[in-house]
Amino acid sequence: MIASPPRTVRIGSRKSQLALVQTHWVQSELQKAFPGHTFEVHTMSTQGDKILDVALAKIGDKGLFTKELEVGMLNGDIDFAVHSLKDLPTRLPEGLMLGCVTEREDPADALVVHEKHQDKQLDTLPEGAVIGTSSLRRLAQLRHHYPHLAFKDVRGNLNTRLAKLDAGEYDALILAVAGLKRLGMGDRIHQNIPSDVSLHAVGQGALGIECRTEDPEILSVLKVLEHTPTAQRCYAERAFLRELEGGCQVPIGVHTVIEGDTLTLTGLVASLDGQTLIKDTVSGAPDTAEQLGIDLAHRLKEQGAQAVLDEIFATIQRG
Ligand SMILES: NCc1[nH]cc(CCC(=O)O)c1CC(=O)O
Repeated sequence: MIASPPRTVRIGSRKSQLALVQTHWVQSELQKAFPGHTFEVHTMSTQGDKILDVALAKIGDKGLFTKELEVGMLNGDIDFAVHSLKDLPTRLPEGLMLGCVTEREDPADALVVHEKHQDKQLDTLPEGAVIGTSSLRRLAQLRHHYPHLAFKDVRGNLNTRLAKLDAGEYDALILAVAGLKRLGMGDRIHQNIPSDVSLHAVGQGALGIECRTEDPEILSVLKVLEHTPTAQRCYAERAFLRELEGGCQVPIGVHTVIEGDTLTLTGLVASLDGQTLIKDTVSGAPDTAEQLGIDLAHRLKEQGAQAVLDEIFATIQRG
């Protein structure tokens, strides 16, 4: 038998600090598992990294943070790409697939406050306090529960956002717990936002590794990093979002748990003004995750979710 030759595997990544932390973790785990291969990181800028002065909701989300990496895979310049799963569209280009979902960090959102509000929580922030978020999902849910707060868009990487907060442009920010922890800034988390106040984004806190459909060797390499319970939860979440035809820039939130042999998926569609929240829950076997997501989407549509989404798409296009 002839041993397969050592192969150099090229990993694609965005250049942001968070993307690099995540990609270097994948690189080192795979290097340990496959000492005969060499894993190299190749960075690329995506559209989402370049356009920093326009609200995300207005640019849309069709692969804003992923397209250049996908072209790289299809060209053969890179072998796979590491993404924050929540930035990966639910429909992938022909020839590419979601090859691996890694173990999830805490998927919740976090409240990060200006130092003058150290003694406050979401419930006790004063009337008119300015909350920075670029996510319509966070905006709609927080507006619903805290109509006396003011909301303002914020863009840029984590350090830029935190600098704007500390400079007094905002009273507080809503950021993902996972991103803060991965960048060693867990000490800035002032409050974990409970799921009854705000459901998190689909795929939040997990990494999604995308690869070519016709590359079984790479796929088998990636599978060593797969975390089955996270993957099942995220397949349910992604099927729900796909069925609703929403991307990460629509007010759709989820929550999932696996207890014993049961996967429970809660999902929500919200109107931008926070007036209408349509929310429901389904449960079933974890290996039927995709069907659970589809079923929940249909239930929410029966309860009026489509009209809420149509109104949002119309508003964003007018904006
Ligand atoms: N949309 C930006 C983005 N994409 C992934 C994360 C980090 C959290 C994660 O891995 O889900 C963030 C930052 C944020 O939402 O605060």
